[in-house]
Amino acid sequence: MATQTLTLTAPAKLNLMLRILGRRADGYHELQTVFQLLDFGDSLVFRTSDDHQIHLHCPGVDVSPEQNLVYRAAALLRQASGNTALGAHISVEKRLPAGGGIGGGSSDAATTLLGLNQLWQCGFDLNALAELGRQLGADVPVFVRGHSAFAEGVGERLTTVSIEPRWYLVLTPACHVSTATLFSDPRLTRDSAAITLAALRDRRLNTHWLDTYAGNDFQPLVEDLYPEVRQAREWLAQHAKAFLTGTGACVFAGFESESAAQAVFNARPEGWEGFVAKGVDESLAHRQLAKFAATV
Ligand SMILES: C[C@](O)(CO)[C@H](O)COP(=O)(O)OP(=O)(O)OC[C@H]1O[C@@H](n2ccc(N)nc2=O)[C@H](O)[C@@H]1O
Ligand SMILES: Nc1ncnc2c1ncn2[C@@H]1O[C@H](COP(=O)(O)OP(=O)(O)OP(=O)(O)O)[C@@H](O)[C@H]1O
Repeated sequence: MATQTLTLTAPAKLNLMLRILGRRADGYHELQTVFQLLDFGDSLVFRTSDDHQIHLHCPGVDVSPEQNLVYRAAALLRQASGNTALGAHISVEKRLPAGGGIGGGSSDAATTLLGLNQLWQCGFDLNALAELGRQLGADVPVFVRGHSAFAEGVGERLTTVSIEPRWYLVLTPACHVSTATLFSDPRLTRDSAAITLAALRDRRLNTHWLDTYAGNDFQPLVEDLYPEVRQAREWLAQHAKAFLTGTGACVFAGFESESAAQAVFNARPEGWEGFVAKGVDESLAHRQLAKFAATV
């Protein structure tokens, strides 16, 4: 196989609303959430390798290479393909903080499945890749499918939605929240009412819909445990409606224009980190993949 190079963006996501409906017998939680993809993310470069090994360069992630979700996704895909001779060099430039609730690790994993499925010519369709992704984490399938979505079940039942485009200011407080620890905290509220499908109507979520259903059941608990998250969200709330994403630590607010989001970002207290990005219905990785596939 000739050596090929493919560069993909692993986009961030925001949970524009998140309700926890209950806990299943296996400990996992039933929830409802809206995944908004952003036009900002990590950058992954894939190259085929003849030595049958998976080589990973991913500075800035606090786990061993073998535990890195990129490596695990590559190994899982290779195993599913049945071809142990496949090899790759993967280089990751992290822009999304780990444990931030913006899906950095999950998006990297999904993008690896998409990228290597193309380079290795495995021929899996999106359903098969999403099923593999599910084994790596609840948030991986939405990135595999690559479209903004309303999610139910444990996060795997996805309904594609179209979300009124907005610009988001995301603040990334410097603390790492463990998703598993939060889900197992006895203080977590687990009895929110479900949104009915009728509320989704034509599957177009406009600002009115988002204003009606916004909110995140993790927010009170996370803010009690991590005062810096409350501080960031309360600061942002002086300028616009502000919420926690996922299990945090990131908080965000939506704006009608890039300049409005940027103006608030520029006014943030010294030393605070974050970024401004546009909400998009379609993942950048899918667009890049389609372009690449058209050239080979
Ligand atoms: C909170 C969200 O970020 C919303 O997007 C996701 O539901 C979490 O997705 P994720 O980070 O991919 O989570 P996973 O890596 O699959 O699971 C981490 C841990 O969170 C708990 N977990 C996760 C998802 C879910 N619906 N119920 C759970 O109870 C489980 O204890 C699990 O061991
Ligand atoms: N490539 C990777 N990038 C980031 N984190 C990784 C990666 N591989 C493994 N991890 C581990 O996975 C954990 C969770 O990563 P991730 O960024 O997906 O969580 P998150 O930001 O809380 O998002 P969410 O819970 O919304 O999926 C991190 O704490 C990190 O130790």
